[in-house]
Amino acid sequence: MSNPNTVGRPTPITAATARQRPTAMPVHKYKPYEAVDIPDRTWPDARITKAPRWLSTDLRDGNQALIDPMSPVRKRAMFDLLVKLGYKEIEVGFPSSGETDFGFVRSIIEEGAIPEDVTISVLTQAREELIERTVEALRGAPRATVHLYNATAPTFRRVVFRGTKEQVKAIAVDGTRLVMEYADKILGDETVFGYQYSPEIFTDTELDFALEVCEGVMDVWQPEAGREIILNLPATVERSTPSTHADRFEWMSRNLSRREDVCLSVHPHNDRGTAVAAAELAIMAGADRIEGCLFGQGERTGNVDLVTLGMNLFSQGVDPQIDFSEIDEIRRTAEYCNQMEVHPRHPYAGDLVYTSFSGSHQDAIKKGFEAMEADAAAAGKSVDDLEWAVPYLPIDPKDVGRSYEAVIRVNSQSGKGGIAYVLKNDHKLDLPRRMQIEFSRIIQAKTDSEGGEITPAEIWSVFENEYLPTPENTWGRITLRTAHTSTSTGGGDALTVEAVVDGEAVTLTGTGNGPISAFFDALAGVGVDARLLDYSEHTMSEGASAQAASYIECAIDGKVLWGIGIDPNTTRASIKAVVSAVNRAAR
Ligand SMILES: CC(=O)SCCNC(=O)CCNC(=O)[C@H](O)C(C)(C)COP(=O)(O)OP(=O)(O)OC[C@H]1O[C@@H](n2cnc3c(N)ncnc32)[C@H](O)[C@@H]1OP(=O)(O)O
Ligand SMILES: CC(C)C(=O)C(=O)O
Repeated sequence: MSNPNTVGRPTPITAATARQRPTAMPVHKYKPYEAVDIPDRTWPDARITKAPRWLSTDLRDGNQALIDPMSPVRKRAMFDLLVKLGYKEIEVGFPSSGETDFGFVRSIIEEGAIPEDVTISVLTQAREELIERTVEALRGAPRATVHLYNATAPTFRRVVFRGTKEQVKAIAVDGTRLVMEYADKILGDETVFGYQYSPEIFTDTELDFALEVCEGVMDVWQPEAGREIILNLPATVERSTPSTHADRFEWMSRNLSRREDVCLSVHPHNDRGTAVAAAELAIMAGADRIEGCLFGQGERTGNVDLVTLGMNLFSQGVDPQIDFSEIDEIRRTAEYCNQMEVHPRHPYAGDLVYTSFSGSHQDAIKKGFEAMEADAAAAGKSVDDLEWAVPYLPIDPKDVGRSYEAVIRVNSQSGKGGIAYVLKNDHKLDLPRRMQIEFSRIIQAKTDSEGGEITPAEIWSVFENEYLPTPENTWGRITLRTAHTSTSTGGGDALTVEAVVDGEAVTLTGTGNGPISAFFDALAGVGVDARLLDYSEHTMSEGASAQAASYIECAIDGKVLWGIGIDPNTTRASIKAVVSAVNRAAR
């Protein structure tokens, strides 16, 4: 990921460099993917109504993609995380690769770290010495699966194995037989033993040949009730649209024999950036199980992202069977294990994914929160019991352990709604609409001149400085002293206020049809020509010591502007609001 401190300026395109550019990309080097002849496909109408089986391959496929593969300590942290989240099938390594993976598998078995309901799995090539070593690593495991693979696609048959279809099929079939023999010899009855086969590069393999190899493998394993086989069809390199991938799955699912004893598994990589869609559509097309990694860790552009897939289900009201309620803890652990940062725009887990900077989004979010609160109050329910309906937020950030603080952040793209949200959320001030507009212009001037983000603390400091005189922050013509008296008579209100006006202590007196108009009358006595345009107030908290906030829009000496007053006494809050406006007018 780019480090913002080192993101440089692009190389300028000059007339000379522009001339050196090719006029076209070398498209002749590539060919389109093949469509599948399955006009009666059913997957487009399918709905995903329950979680698939999940297998995490963070410790195998994810690990083999790291610059610095996980140490035993990092592997263990990942394993414990996966168990804690609820993954029941975990590929824990490639034991024949070397001591680190072999030793790790031994350690979790010998230390009893594998819960009863978790099955570990290990990958091997179809080579006898590797198979023996792989099965040896599993000695004493309560439940384990050996996962055998060989590439079946034409280029691999020609280039890697330099063999015919029959020979490549034989690698899979003979390998399966060897796995069974070594499992019998080494594991005996001590382990509930399972088997998985992957025709690697399924995406480029002719469908009828992939089927033929899988059938050959099944003829050896002999799946039946209580003895399933996992057939995992990997998009080792993602090659087509997710729809074609789904067609291929529907074709395999329809044509495989012994289908009820086959667990059909999908293993997408993300070369075209559509791995999540490929996995979801494969499930719609009949797959039962998904293999992937947390946050899409994996070779090249990654394995399919298990967090996004699980959260996609959650956001549709389907229980993913995985606990994502502390998403930042999951992210931190994965970052530690992989020594790789999760992108700030990662769906559901990125730093910025619940944050809006732009004005219209912030406005809608603020209104959405308010509407949910109003709906909950009207229904006599808690907000948490309502269907989530806040615009621009696909899920409630609270459900993954995020606070609402980061939901709205303010910069030059923001409008009044976002700023008002911050004041309401952090300071319980519910500014009237025209005052929001007035204050947002003040903030906009600051963000335009200084650039960057303005934090909630800075927004508050600007607000205080603009509207709320404090002992440290006195400005304007009028400073209120503590005393005021207000008496109501049949004919209206009489008001007396102790204040300092233009540096002199004075007693202001006035009458009117309410305390605010009485105060305007008193101000006229010291030469302030003020007229009330709008007024609103609200309490800021509950209880006897509750503060009230008053907002007053006035025309003062030809200027229209707002003031605010905060005080436990509502009359005094209004007087303060008028003083705030008068002082702003005099600035
Ligand atoms: C798509 C995937 O992610 S598949 C998983 C890939 N992961 C890994 O490879 C990680 C762990 N692997 C390793 O540490 C090493 O590859 C080892 C230790 C297992 C084997 O190492 P080596 O013996 O040096 O073999 P190497 O890795 O170079 O494999 C190449 C040989 O295996 C053969 N081979 C490759 N895949 C397979 C397979 N699935 N089944 C049988 N043979 C295979 C190749 O044809 C080649 O044979 P050749 O030497 O006769 O031409
Ligand atoms: C071994 C298989 C499942 C694999 O990792 C892949 O093809 O990507």
